[in-house]
Amino acid sequence: MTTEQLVSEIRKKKSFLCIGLDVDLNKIPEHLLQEDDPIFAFNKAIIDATHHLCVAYKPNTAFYEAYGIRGWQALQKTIAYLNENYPEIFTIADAKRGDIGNTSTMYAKAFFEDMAFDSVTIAPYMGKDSVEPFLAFKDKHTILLALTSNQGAFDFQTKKIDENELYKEVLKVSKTYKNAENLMYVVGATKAEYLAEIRDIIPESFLLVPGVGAQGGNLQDVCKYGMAKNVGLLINSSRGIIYASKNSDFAQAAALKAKEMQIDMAALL
Ligand SMILES: O=C(O)c1cc(=O)[nH]c(=O)n1[C@@H]1O[C@H](COP(=O)(O)O)[C@@H](O)[C@H]1O
Repeated sequence: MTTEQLVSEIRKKKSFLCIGLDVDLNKIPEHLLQEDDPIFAFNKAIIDATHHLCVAYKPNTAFYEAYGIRGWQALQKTIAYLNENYPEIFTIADAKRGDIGNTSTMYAKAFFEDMAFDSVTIAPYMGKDSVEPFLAFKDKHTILLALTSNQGAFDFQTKKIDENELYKEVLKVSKTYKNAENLMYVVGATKAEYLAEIRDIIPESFLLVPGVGAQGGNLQDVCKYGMAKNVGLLINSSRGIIYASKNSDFAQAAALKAKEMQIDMAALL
């Protein structure tokens, strides 16, 4: 999917919501555990109930890898279901990969070719030759971790090297990579006060912003400092939406939570 298609979908739905499909078998309604594939059954119900309220879904691969081959199959079925039924939805494989060049190429093939995700999250630590293999894929997006939502972000990301904090170096240096137009960045909603300076460096790039809801980030603050002319924001909520209820009404409860966020977003556009 192109960035222009994503922006047009945001304008049409008046939503820049990304729903995180972080499925934990201990948290889903018990009746689904009788299904052949409980993870896919859960995802399908959530997607069918919420697709008109969001523009993106982000399965975090950890939640699938934890269940071995069954988990990986559920992930494949989920992305195939999205691509077949809701091609207008932007899909994010939250895998946080990145390795030497030839290995990165194989990761890119796994997520962009085999599973046909629109984007994948990547750790920038190994630098240019670990990121550029992902950028080589046309109309696919590489979402680089810049300033993450967790407390550990202060261990390295905000430390100065020469003049700049490390996360600013990530933004500045990655802009010089080949096919840099395919870059997006992760900035945690818990770090909204950093967004104005981030926008000085990358005025138009899309930001994936996790950390609202369960982690305490605030939608209004993120938009105040982070919204760009092309909106430029995908705000993710995982637990706050998908675990709104553990009963048979779980999908409707998720849709209600998503609707609340969509209404707040429409007011900010
Ligand atoms: O890359 C991410 O998506 C990510 C980056 C970050 O800085 N913080 C962060 O929480 N995430 C992911 O975003 C999701 C947040 O989930 P909730 O806190 O349940 O909304 C999880 O899948 C995290 O792994």
